[in-house]
Amino acid sequence: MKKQLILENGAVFEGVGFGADLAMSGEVVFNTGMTGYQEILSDPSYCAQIVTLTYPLIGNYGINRDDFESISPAIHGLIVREVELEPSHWRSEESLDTLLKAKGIPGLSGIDTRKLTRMIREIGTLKGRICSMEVDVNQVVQELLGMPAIKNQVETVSTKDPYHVPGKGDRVVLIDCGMKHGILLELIERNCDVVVVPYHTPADEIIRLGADGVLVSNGPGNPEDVPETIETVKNLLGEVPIFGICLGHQLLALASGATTSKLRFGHRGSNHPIRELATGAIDITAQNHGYTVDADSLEGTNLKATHIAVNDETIEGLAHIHYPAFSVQYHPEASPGPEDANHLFNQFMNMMKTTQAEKVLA
Ligand SMILES: NC(=O)CC[C@H](N)C(=O)O
Repeated sequence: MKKQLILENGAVFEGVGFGADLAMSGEVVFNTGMTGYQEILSDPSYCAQIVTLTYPLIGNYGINRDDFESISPAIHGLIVREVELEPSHWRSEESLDTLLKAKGIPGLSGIDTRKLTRMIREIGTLKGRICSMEVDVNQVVQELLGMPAIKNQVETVSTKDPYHVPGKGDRVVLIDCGMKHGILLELIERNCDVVVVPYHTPADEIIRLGADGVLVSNGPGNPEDVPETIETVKNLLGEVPIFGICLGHQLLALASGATTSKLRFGHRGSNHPIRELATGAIDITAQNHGYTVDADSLEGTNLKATHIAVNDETIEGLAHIHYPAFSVQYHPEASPGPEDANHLFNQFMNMMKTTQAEKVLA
């Protein structure tokens, strides 16, 4: 069935619908990864966004539950050049089309994804709607222009109740702002005793849980929209080792008095080089973010930049000068993408050990 993508600047892309037969709006962003469509569409950080994949053939290896980063995808649409309706892979359980139908997410294929991506790169991310051919385009444009920014994405995707994933090692309290399963798996692999808690859990509750360390997860939306988590991180600083990933990194910055702002079109892909400032070492990293920590806002805070993006020199890593706390804007768990930065989980484990040893000596 013919469907279209209408953008707030009046641009229209006509294509063929797949997935759910629904009209949905969202911020249109692009991801340049050549593989990993399952992890991308199920990453809760994309909540309420319409994701364009620049790799032209999507769906060819189907869908399997193990590669999912959350139980239910929170994206508002998927845009591809060509969708494969008959996947072929030994792990495939169903097709992308069937999954999107079941999850109520519209897909749009057959559009010029390069043209759309170039437009977003030039203008910045745009609000858009995937809808039928029957609508009045001008009216949809007006509705998109008047659409208020969504502010409750973290609440939508965070766990409603705490849960325990037992392990024999250190107790890590994982603040779930829209956590990718890959992060939990990295902690499980290191034998951590994990308690996953909702984004609004106060610091004293986390201390009461006996946290040896706190991991603040990735998550959707503007980091300024979760003052509860910023307050929690502020109160945890110096009390317990902290590791922030992506949104968690931005929240560590805000909790320390730095500021964040929105990038024109963000970083979303699996091949973003970052430089460690202390050594000059480069890691190729998976990224998915639209906001960044403002470099000039670090002055006067107790944070220092540890990593920067090679492409645009934005801040990619932070460390606290006095307390055991550090964070990265990229995804050390990959899922999908290169595993160059996986060592950061070991750094977190070592930080917990060192803090415990210091406590014994004190
Ligand atoms: N993956 C993430 O955690 C993204 C963080 C934040 N929502 C951003 O877009 O910048």
